[in-house]
Amino acid sequence: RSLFDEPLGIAVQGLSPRQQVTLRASLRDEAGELFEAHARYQAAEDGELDVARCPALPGGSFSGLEPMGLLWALQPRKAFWRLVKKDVQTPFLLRLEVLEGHGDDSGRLLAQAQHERAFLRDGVRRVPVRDGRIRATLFLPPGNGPFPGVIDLYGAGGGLPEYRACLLANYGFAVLALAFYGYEDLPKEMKEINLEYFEEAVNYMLQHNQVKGPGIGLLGFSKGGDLCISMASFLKGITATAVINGSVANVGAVVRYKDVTIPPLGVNPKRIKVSKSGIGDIIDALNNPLEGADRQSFIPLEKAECRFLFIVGQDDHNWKSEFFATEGSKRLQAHGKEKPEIICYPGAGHYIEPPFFPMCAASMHLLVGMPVIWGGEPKAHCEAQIDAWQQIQAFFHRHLKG
Ligand SMILES: CCCCC/C=C\C/C=C\C/C=C\C/C=C\CCCC(=O)SCCNC(=O)CCNC(=O)[C@H](O)C(C)(C)COP(=O)(O)OP(=O)(O)OC[C@H]1O[C@@H](n2cnc3c(N)ncnc32)[C@H](O)[C@@H]1OP(=O)(O)O
Repeated sequence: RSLFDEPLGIAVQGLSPRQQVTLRASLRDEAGELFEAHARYQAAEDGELDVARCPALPGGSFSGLEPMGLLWALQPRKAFWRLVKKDVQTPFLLRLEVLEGHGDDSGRLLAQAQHERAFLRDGVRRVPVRDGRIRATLFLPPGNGPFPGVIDLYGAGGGLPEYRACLLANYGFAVLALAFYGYEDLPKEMKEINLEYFEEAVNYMLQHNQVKGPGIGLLGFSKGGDLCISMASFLKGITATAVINGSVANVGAVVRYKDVTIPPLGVNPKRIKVSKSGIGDIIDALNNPLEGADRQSFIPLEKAECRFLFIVGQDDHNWKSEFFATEGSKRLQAHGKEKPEIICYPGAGHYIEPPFFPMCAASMHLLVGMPVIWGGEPKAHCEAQIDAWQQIQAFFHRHLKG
Protein backbone atom coordinates (compact mmCIF):
# COMPACT_ATOMS: atom_id res chain seq x y z
CA ARG A 1 0.00 0.00 0.00
CA SER A 2 1.21 3.49 -0.79
CA LEU A 3 -0.31 6.94 -1.15
CA PHE A 4 -1.51 7.73 -4.64
CA ASP A 5 0.88 10.66 -5.05
CA GLU A 6 3.95 8.67 -3.97
CA PRO A 7 6.38 7.11 -6.43
CA LEU A 8 6.43 3.35 -6.61
CA GLY A 9 9.33 0.91 -6.90
CA ILE A 10 8.51 -1.93 -9.27
CA ALA A 11 10.79 -4.96 -9.63
CA VAL A 12 10.50 -8.60 -10.66
CA GLN A 13 12.77 -11.30 -9.26
CA GLY A 14 13.35 -14.90 -10.22
CA LEU A 15 13.26 -14.56 -14.00
CA SER A 16 15.80 -16.37 -16.18
CA PRO A 17 18.87 -14.41 -17.27
CA ARG A 18 17.85 -11.95 -20.03
CA GLN A 19 14.32 -13.34 -20.10
CA GLN A 20 11.95 -11.29 -22.21
CA VAL A 21 8.76 -10.25 -20.47
CA THR A 22 5.97 -7.72 -20.76
CA LEU A 23 4.95 -5.79 -17.65
CA ARG A 24 1.35 -4.67 -17.50
CA ALA A 25 -0.24 -2.24 -15.08
CA SER A 26 -3.99 -1.82 -14.86
CA LEU A 27 -6.51 -0.11 -12.67
CA ARG A 28 -10.29 0.05 -12.67
CA ASP A 29 -11.94 3.27 -11.58
CA GLU A 30 -15.12 3.35 -9.53
CA ALA A 31 -17.25 3.45 -12.68
CA GLY A 32 -15.60 0.16 -13.71
CA GLU A 33 -13.59 1.76 -16.52
CA LEU A 34 -10.22 0.17 -17.19
CA PHE A 35 -6.92 2.09 -17.41
CA GLU A 36 -3.97 0.12 -18.74
CA ALA A 37 -0.28 0.42 -19.68
CA HIS A 38 2.27 -2.16 -20.72
CA ALA A 39 5.97 -2.22 -21.53
CA ARG A 40 8.48 -4.71 -22.89
CA TYR A 41 11.53 -5.56 -20.84
CA GLN A 42 14.47 -7.90 -20.71
CA ALA A 43 15.64 -9.16 -17.31
CA ALA A 44 19.24 -8.67 -16.20
CA GLU A 45 21.84 -11.47 -16.04
CA ASP A 46 20.77 -12.29 -12.48
CA GLY A 47 17.13 -12.73 -13.48
CA GLU A 48 16.08 -9.49 -11.85
CA LEU A 49 14.13 -6.75 -13.54
CA ASP A 50 14.02 -3.41 -11.76
CA VAL A 51 12.21 -0.77 -13.79
CA ALA A 52 14.34 1.92 -12.11
CA ARG A 53 17.46 0.42 -13.70
CA CYS A 54 16.24 -1.37 -16.77
CA PRO A 55 15.03 0.51 -19.87
CA ALA A 56 11.79 -0.52 -21.55
CA LEU A 57 12.25 -1.75 -25.12
CA PRO A 58 10.28 -0.31 -28.05
CA GLY A 59 6.81 -1.66 -28.72
CA GLY A 60 4.90 -0.91 -25.52
CA SER A 61 3.12 2.10 -24.07
CA PHE A 62 6.57 3.71 -23.59
CA SER A 63 10.24 2.91 -24.03
CA GLY A 64 13.51 3.86 -22.35
CA LEU A 65 14.40 4.16 -18.68
CA GLU A 66 11.10 5.20 -17.13
CA PRO A 67 10.83 4.15 -13.47
CA MET A 68 7.26 5.55 -13.31
CA GLY A 69 6.29 4.71 -16.88
CA LEU A 70 3.75 2.08 -15.88
CA LEU A 71 1.92 4.78 -13.92
CA TRP A 72 2.14 7.80 -16.23
CA ALA A 73 1.35 5.77 -19.33
CA LEU A 74 -1.96 4.40 -17.98
CA GLN A 75 -4.63 5.09 -20.58
CA PRO A 76 -8.39 4.62 -20.35
CA ARG A 77 -9.97 2.07 -22.65
CA LYS A 78 -13.00 4.32 -22.93
CA ALA A 79 -12.47 7.40 -25.09
CA PHE A 80 -12.56 10.82 -23.40
CA TRP A 81 -12.48 9.26 -19.94
CA ARG A 82 -10.43 10.74 -17.12
CA LEU A 83 -9.15 9.16 -13.93
CA VAL A 84 -10.99 10.69 -11.00
CA LYS A 85 -11.39 9.40 -7.45
CA LYS A 86 -14.79 9.88 -5.92
CA ASP A 87 -14.61 7.95 -2.64
CA VAL A 88 -11.31 8.99 -1.09
CA GLN A 89 -11.81 6.55 1.77
CA THR A 90 -11.04 3.57 -0.44
CA PRO A 91 -7.83 3.06 -2.41
CA PHE A 92 -7.42 2.38 -6.10
CA LEU A 93 -6.20 -1.14 -6.69
CA LEU A 94 -3.25 -1.24 -9.08
CA ARG A 95 -2.77 -4.62 -10.67
CA LEU A 96 0.72 -5.51 -11.89
CA GLU A 97 1.30 -8.48 -14.17
CA VAL A 98 4.38 -10.15 -15.60
CA LEU A 99 3.64 -11.78 -18.95
CA GLU A 100 5.91 -14.04 -20.92
CA GLY A 101 7.49 -12.66 -24.08
CA HIS A 102 6.98 -9.59 -26.22
CA GLY A 103 4.07 -10.68 -28.34
CA ASP A 104 1.14 -8.49 -29.27
CA ASP A 105 -1.22 -11.02 -27.70
CA SER A 106 -0.62 -11.31 -24.00
CA GLY A 107 1.74 -14.11 -23.15
CA ARG A 108 1.43 -16.58 -20.29
CA LEU A 109 0.96 -14.94 -16.90
CA LEU A 110 4.15 -15.52 -14.87
CA ALA A 111 3.38 -13.45 -11.80
CA GLN A 112 1.01 -10.84 -10.53
CA ALA A 113 0.62 -8.45 -7.62
CA GLN A 114 -1.98 -6.03 -6.37
CA HIS A 115 -0.99 -2.77 -4.83
CA GLU A 116 -3.25 -0.31 -3.02
CA ARG A 117 -2.88 3.35 -3.95
CA ALA A 118 -4.54 5.17 -1.06
CA PHE A 119 -5.77 8.72 -0.70
CA LEU A 120 -6.20 9.20 3.03
CA ARG A 121 -3.15 8.84 5.21
CA ASP A 122 -3.87 6.99 8.48
CA GLY A 123 -5.26 9.42 11.00
CA VAL A 124 -6.42 12.07 8.52
CA ARG A 125 -10.00 12.99 9.38
CA ARG A 126 -12.64 13.54 6.70
CA VAL A 127 -15.40 15.86 7.92
CA PRO A 128 -18.43 16.57 5.69
CA VAL A 129 -19.38 20.24 6.13
CA ARG A 130 -22.96 21.49 5.78
CA ASP A 131 -22.60 24.83 7.53
CA GLY A 132 -24.90 27.67 6.45
CA ARG A 133 -24.86 27.46 2.68
CA ILE A 134 -21.50 25.73 2.46
CA ARG A 135 -21.32 22.30 0.87
CA ALA A 136 -17.82 21.03 1.42
CA THR A 137 -15.53 18.43 2.96
CA LEU A 138 -12.82 19.33 5.45
CA PHE A 139 -9.71 17.18 5.75
CA LEU A 140 -7.76 17.49 8.99
CA PRO A 141 -4.28 16.01 9.45
CA PRO A 142 -3.56 13.74 12.43
CA GLY A 143 -2.14 15.27 15.58
CA ASN A 144 -2.78 18.46 17.41
CA GLY A 145 -3.52 21.50 15.30
CA PRO A 146 -3.94 24.18 14.44
CA PHE A 147 -2.78 23.56 10.89
CA PRO A 148 -2.25 25.94 7.98
CA GLY A 149 -5.61 26.10 6.19
CA VAL A 150 -6.35 25.89 2.48
CA ILE A 151 -9.57 26.05 0.44
CA ASP A 152 -9.43 23.86 -2.68
CA LEU A 153 -11.53 24.49 -5.80
CA TYR A 154 -11.97 22.55 -9.02
CA GLY A 155 -13.56 24.07 -12.10
CA ALA A 156 -16.21 23.50 -14.72
CA GLY A 157 -18.02 20.26 -14.08
CA GLY A 158 -18.98 21.13 -10.55
CA GLY A 159 -19.54 18.43 -8.01
CA LEU A 160 -17.29 17.99 -5.00
CA PRO A 161 -13.94 16.54 -6.05
CA GLU A 162 -12.15 15.67 -2.80
CA TYR A 163 -9.06 13.80 -3.92
CA ARG A 164 -6.63 16.72 -4.23
CA ALA A 165 -7.75 18.27 -0.92
CA CYS A 166 -7.36 14.93 0.81
CA LEU A 167 -3.89 14.28 -0.62
CA LEU A 168 -2.81 17.78 0.44
CA ALA A 169 -4.10 17.23 3.98
CA ASN A 170 -1.78 14.22 4.20
CA TYR A 171 1.08 16.75 4.33
CA GLY A 172 -0.13 18.71 7.32
CA PHE A 173 -2.69 21.15 5.91
CA ALA A 174 -6.32 21.57 6.96
CA VAL A 175 -7.95 21.53 3.54
CA LEU A 176 -11.53 22.37 2.64
CA ALA A 177 -12.70 20.91 -0.68
CA LEU A 178 -15.47 23.33 -1.60
CA ALA A 179 -18.32 22.66 -4.01
CA PHE A 180 -19.86 25.69 -5.71
CA TYR A 181 -22.34 24.24 -8.20
CA GLY A 182 -23.72 20.95 -9.41
CA TYR A 183 -23.78 19.43 -5.93
CA GLU A 184 -26.69 18.68 -3.58
CA ASP A 185 -28.80 21.84 -3.20
CA LEU A 186 -26.27 24.16 -4.86
CA PRO A 187 -27.23 25.61 -8.27
CA LYS A 188 -27.24 22.97 -11.02
CA GLU A 189 -25.52 25.25 -13.53
CA MET A 190 -22.76 27.81 -13.22
CA LYS A 191 -24.79 30.85 -14.25
CA GLU A 192 -23.82 33.41 -11.65
CA ILE A 193 -21.17 33.31 -8.97
CA ASN A 194 -21.71 35.14 -5.70
CA LEU A 195 -18.56 35.67 -3.71
CA GLU A 196 -20.63 35.84 -0.52
CA TYR A 197 -20.84 32.04 -0.71
CA PHE A 198 -17.04 31.78 -0.83
CA GLU A 199 -16.75 34.37 1.93
CA GLU A 200 -18.74 32.05 4.18
CA ALA A 201 -16.24 29.31 3.43
CA VAL A 202 -13.26 31.57 4.18
CA ASN A 203 -14.84 32.61 7.48
CA TYR A 204 -15.65 29.00 8.32
CA MET A 205 -11.96 28.19 7.95
CA LEU A 206 -10.73 31.28 9.82
CA GLN A 207 -13.00 30.49 12.77
CA HIS A 208 -12.13 26.80 12.91
CA ASN A 209 -10.05 25.91 15.96
CA GLN A 210 -7.93 23.50 13.90
CA VAL A 211 -7.02 26.19 11.36
CA LYS A 212 -4.03 28.38 12.02
CA GLY A 213 -4.60 32.06 11.33
CA PRO A 214 -4.31 34.84 10.62
CA GLY A 215 -4.93 34.03 6.95
CA ILE A 216 -5.62 30.98 4.81
CA GLY A 217 -4.46 29.73 1.42
CA LEU A 218 -6.45 29.16 -1.75
CA LEU A 219 -5.77 26.49 -4.34
CA GLY A 220 -7.70 26.45 -7.60
CA PHE A 221 -7.49 24.66 -10.91
CA SER A 222 -8.89 25.95 -14.20
CA LYS A 223 -12.19 27.80 -13.53
CA GLY A 224 -11.36 27.27 -9.84
CA GLY A 225 -8.21 29.34 -10.48
CA ASP A 226 -9.96 32.52 -11.55
CA LEU A 227 -12.43 32.01 -8.72
CA CYS A 228 -9.52 31.97 -6.26
CA ILE A 229 -8.18 35.18 -7.81
CA SER A 230 -11.61 36.80 -7.43
CA MET A 231 -11.79 35.63 -3.82
CA ALA A 232 -8.29 36.93 -3.06
CA SER A 233 -9.14 40.29 -4.68
CA PHE A 234 -12.32 40.95 -2.71
CA LEU A 235 -12.34 38.83 0.46
CA LYS A 236 -10.36 39.35 3.64
CA GLY A 237 -8.22 36.74 5.37
CA ILE A 238 -6.37 35.28 2.38
CA THR A 239 -2.60 35.06 2.61
CA ALA A 240 -1.52 32.84 -0.28
CA THR A 241 -3.20 31.90 -3.56
CA ALA A 242 -1.93 29.09 -5.80
CA VAL A 243 -3.51 28.86 -9.24
CA ILE A 244 -3.08 25.86 -11.52
CA ASN A 245 -3.68 26.76 -15.17
CA GLY A 246 -6.11 29.49 -14.22
CA SER A 247 -7.21 32.68 -15.88
CA VAL A 248 -6.75 36.23 -14.59
CA ALA A 249 -10.00 37.15 -16.29
CA ASN A 250 -13.35 36.01 -15.00
CA VAL A 251 -14.64 33.25 -17.29
CA GLY A 252 -17.89 31.43 -17.91
CA ALA A 253 -20.31 33.21 -15.51
CA VAL A 254 -20.76 36.65 -14.01
CA VAL A 255 -19.16 37.21 -10.59
CA ARG A 256 -20.98 39.38 -8.05
CA TYR A 257 -19.90 40.69 -4.67
CA LYS A 258 -21.77 43.47 -2.87
CA ASP A 259 -21.88 46.28 -5.45
CA VAL A 260 -19.20 44.73 -7.70
CA THR A 261 -20.04 42.91 -10.94
CA ILE A 262 -17.42 41.26 -13.11
CA PRO A 263 -18.75 40.07 -16.46
CA PRO A 264 -17.39 36.89 -18.00
CA LEU A 265 -14.79 37.23 -20.73
CA GLY A 266 -16.32 37.13 -24.20
CA VAL A 267 -15.99 33.96 -26.29
CA ASN A 268 -16.32 33.36 -29.99
CA PRO A 269 -17.31 29.74 -30.69
CA LYS A 270 -16.33 30.29 -34.36
CA ARG A 271 -12.73 30.26 -33.21
CA ILE A 272 -13.07 26.66 -31.98
CA LYS A 273 -11.14 24.40 -34.35
CA VAL A 274 -12.91 21.06 -34.71
CA SER A 275 -10.93 18.08 -36.01
CA LYS A 276 -12.36 15.48 -38.43
CA SER A 277 -13.00 13.21 -35.47
CA GLY A 278 -15.09 15.92 -33.80
CA ILE A 279 -12.64 17.00 -31.09
CA GLY A 280 -12.44 20.71 -30.42
CA ASP A 281 -9.39 22.87 -29.81
CA ILE A 282 -10.68 25.89 -27.89
CA ILE A 283 -7.34 27.64 -27.33
CA ASP A 284 -8.36 30.68 -29.42
CA ALA A 285 -12.03 30.83 -28.38
CA LEU A 286 -11.77 33.36 -25.58
CA ASN A 287 -11.42 37.09 -26.22
CA ASN A 288 -8.39 39.03 -25.04
CA PRO A 289 -8.99 40.57 -21.58
CA LEU A 290 -6.62 43.43 -22.47
CA GLU A 291 -8.86 44.73 -25.25
CA GLY A 292 -12.08 46.76 -25.41
CA ALA A 293 -15.01 45.81 -23.22
CA ASP A 294 -13.35 42.54 -22.28
CA ARG A 295 -11.04 44.54 -20.01
CA GLN A 296 -13.92 44.59 -17.51
CA SER A 297 -13.44 40.86 -17.08
CA PHE A 298 -9.82 41.24 -15.93
CA ILE A 299 -10.01 40.55 -12.20
CA PRO A 300 -8.50 43.47 -10.20
CA LEU A 301 -6.01 41.16 -8.52
CA GLU A 302 -3.93 44.17 -7.43
CA LYS A 303 -6.53 44.57 -4.64
CA ALA A 304 -5.41 41.27 -3.15
CA GLU A 305 -3.25 41.23 -0.06
CA CYS A 306 -1.79 37.81 -0.64
CA ARG A 307 1.12 36.16 -2.41
CA PHE A 308 0.40 34.44 -5.71
CA LEU A 309 1.80 31.29 -7.30
CA PHE A 310 0.90 30.50 -10.90
CA ILE A 311 1.46 26.93 -12.10
CA VAL A 312 1.45 26.97 -15.90
CA GLY A 313 1.33 24.12 -18.41
CA GLN A 314 2.87 25.62 -21.51
CA ASP A 315 0.91 23.26 -23.73
CA ASP A 316 -2.44 24.13 -22.10
CA HIS A 317 -5.08 24.04 -24.85
CA ASN A 318 -8.00 25.10 -22.71
CA TRP A 319 -6.77 28.68 -22.66
CA LYS A 320 -3.57 30.70 -22.63
CA SER A 321 -2.42 30.08 -19.08
CA GLU A 322 1.07 31.46 -19.58
CA PHE A 323 -0.29 34.68 -21.06
CA PHE A 324 -2.74 35.00 -18.15
CA ALA A 325 0.01 34.49 -15.55
CA THR A 326 2.31 37.00 -17.26
CA GLU A 327 -0.45 39.60 -17.55
CA GLY A 328 -1.41 39.04 -13.91
CA SER A 329 2.21 39.60 -12.95
CA LYS A 330 2.44 42.82 -15.00
CA ARG A 331 -0.71 44.18 -13.43
CA LEU A 332 0.43 43.35 -9.89
CA GLN A 333 3.78 45.02 -10.47
CA ALA A 334 2.22 48.05 -12.17
CA HIS A 335 0.35 48.59 -8.89
CA GLY A 336 3.48 48.23 -6.78
CA LYS A 337 2.57 44.73 -5.63
CA GLU A 338 4.93 41.82 -5.13
CA LYS A 339 5.81 39.87 -8.28
CA PRO A 340 4.01 36.51 -8.26
CA GLU A 341 5.87 33.24 -8.61
CA ILE A 342 5.25 31.77 -12.05
CA ILE A 343 6.39 28.22 -12.72
CA CYS A 344 6.09 27.08 -16.32
CA TYR A 345 6.20 23.48 -17.46
CA PRO A 346 6.98 22.73 -21.11
CA GLY A 347 4.98 19.76 -22.40
CA ALA A 348 2.35 20.03 -19.66
CA GLY A 349 -1.27 20.46 -20.66
CA HIS A 350 -4.32 21.88 -18.93
CA TYR A 351 -5.28 19.02 -16.63
CA ILE A 352 -2.48 19.31 -14.07
CA GLU A 353 -3.54 17.00 -11.24
CA PRO A 354 -1.66 15.63 -8.22
CA PRO A 355 1.21 13.27 -9.07
CA PHE A 356 0.50 10.03 -10.97
CA PHE A 357 -2.93 10.87 -12.26
CA PRO A 358 -2.43 9.81 -15.87
CA MET A 359 -2.69 12.72 -18.27
CA CYS A 360 -6.08 13.20 -19.85
CA ALA A 361 -5.44 14.22 -23.45
CA ALA A 362 -9.06 14.98 -24.34
CA SER A 363 -12.46 14.75 -22.71
CA MET A 364 -15.88 16.29 -22.71
CA HIS A 365 -15.75 20.00 -21.90
CA LEU A 366 -18.82 20.50 -19.77
CA LEU A 367 -19.12 24.21 -20.67
CA VAL A 368 -18.38 23.86 -24.36
CA GLY A 369 -20.47 20.74 -24.94
CA MET A 370 -17.99 18.77 -27.06
CA PRO A 371 -14.83 16.80 -26.36
CA VAL A 372 -11.80 19.08 -26.40
CA ILE A 373 -8.05 18.53 -26.34
CA TRP A 374 -6.43 19.59 -23.06
CA GLY A 375 -2.84 19.51 -24.31
CA GLY A 376 0.27 17.93 -22.85
CA GLU A 377 2.66 15.10 -23.53
CA PRO A 378 2.25 12.26 -21.00
CA LYS A 379 5.81 12.00 -19.66
CA ALA A 380 6.45 15.76 -19.42
CA HIS A 381 3.00 16.24 -17.97
CA CYS A 382 3.66 13.60 -15.30
CA GLU A 383 6.95 15.23 -14.35
CA ALA A 384 5.21 18.60 -14.15
CA GLN A 385 2.58 17.16 -11.81
CA ILE A 386 5.27 15.80 -9.48
CA ASP A 387 7.16 19.09 -9.37
CA ALA A 388 4.08 21.34 -9.18
CA TRP A 389 2.78 19.37 -6.20
CA GLN A 390 6.04 20.01 -4.30
CA GLN A 391 6.03 23.68 -5.31
CA ILE A 392 2.45 24.19 -4.14
CA GLN A 393 3.15 22.64 -0.74
CA ALA A 394 6.38 24.64 -0.34
CA PHE A 395 4.53 27.84 -1.29
CA PHE A 396 1.82 27.23 1.31
CA HIS A 397 4.35 26.24 3.97
CA ARG A 398 6.31 29.46 3.28
CA HIS A 399 3.34 31.77 3.51
CA LEU A 400 0.94 30.10 5.94
CA LYS A 401 3.27 29.73 8.91
CA GLY A 402 1.04 31.96 11.02
C1 LIG B 1 -17.23 29.89 -21.06
C2 LIG B 1 -17.94 29.08 -22.02
C3 LIG B 1 -19.38 29.39 -22.24
C4 LIG B 1 -20.03 28.48 -23.29
C5 LIG B 1 -19.85 29.01 -24.67
C6 LIG B 1 -19.65 27.91 -25.67
C7 LIG B 1 -18.54 27.73 -26.29
C8 LIG B 1 -17.37 28.47 -25.82
C9 LIG B 1 -16.11 27.90 -26.34
C10 LIG B 1 -15.01 27.97 -25.67
C11 LIG B 1 -14.91 28.48 -24.32
C12 LIG B 1 -13.51 28.62 -24.04
C13 LIG B 1 -13.04 28.68 -22.86
C14 LIG B 1 -13.84 28.60 -21.63
C15 LIG B 1 -13.34 27.51 -21.00
C16 LIG B 1 -13.39 27.15 -19.80
C17 LIG B 1 -13.90 27.68 -18.59
C18 LIG B 1 -13.83 26.57 -17.58
C19 LIG B 1 -12.47 25.88 -17.49
C20 LIG B 1 -12.54 24.60 -16.68
O1 LIG B 1 -12.86 24.59 -15.57
S1 LIG B 1 -12.11 23.14 -17.49
C21 LIG B 1 -12.61 21.77 -16.47
C22 LIG B 1 -11.82 21.51 -15.28
N1 LIG B 1 -12.42 20.37 -14.66
C23 LIG B 1 -12.62 20.26 -13.38
O2 LIG B 1 -12.26 21.15 -12.66
C24 LIG B 1 -13.31 19.03 -12.84
C25 LIG B 1 -14.54 19.45 -12.15
N2 LIG B 1 -15.32 18.38 -11.64
C26 LIG B 1 -15.90 17.42 -12.36
O3 LIG B 1 -15.73 17.34 -13.56
C27 LIG B 1 -16.83 16.52 -11.59
O4 LIG B 1 -16.83 16.85 -10.28
C28 LIG B 1 -16.48 15.03 -11.70
C29 LIG B 1 -16.58 14.56 -13.13
C30 LIG B 1 -15.09 14.80 -11.17
C31 LIG B 1 -17.51 14.26 -10.86
O5 LIG B 1 -18.72 14.88 -10.97
P1 LIG B 1 -20.08 14.19 -10.47
O6 LIG B 1 -19.88 13.47 -9.20
O7 LIG B 1 -21.10 15.26 -10.53
O8 LIG B 1 -20.21 13.10 -11.57
P2 LIG B 1 -21.33 12.61 -12.52
O9 LIG B 1 -21.16 11.15 -12.54
O10 LIG B 1 -22.67 13.19 -12.17
O11 LIG B 1 -20.84 13.21 -13.92
C32 LIG B 1 -21.02 14.51 -14.34
C33 LIG B 1 -20.57 14.58 -15.78
O12 LIG B 1 -19.17 14.33 -15.86
C34 LIG B 1 -18.91 13.19 -16.70
N3 LIG B 1 -17.89 12.38 -16.07
C35 LIG B 1 -17.99 11.79 -14.86
N4 LIG B 1 -16.90 11.11 -14.58
C36 LIG B 1 -16.08 11.28 -15.64
C37 LIG B 1 -14.78 10.79 -15.94
N5 LIG B 1 -14.12 10.01 -15.09
N6 LIG B 1 -14.23 11.13 -17.12
C38 LIG B 1 -14.90 11.89 -17.99
N7 LIG B 1 -16.13 12.38 -17.77
C39 LIG B 1 -16.70 12.07 -16.60
C40 LIG B 1 -20.18 12.45 -16.80
O13 LIG B 1 -20.26 11.73 -18.00
C41 LIG B 1 -21.22 13.53 -16.68
O14 LIG B 1 -21.44 14.17 -17.93
P3 LIG B 1 -22.91 14.20 -18.53
O15 LIG B 1 -23.72 14.96 -17.52
O16 LIG B 1 -22.74 14.95 -19.82
O17 LIG B 1 -23.29 12.80 -18.70
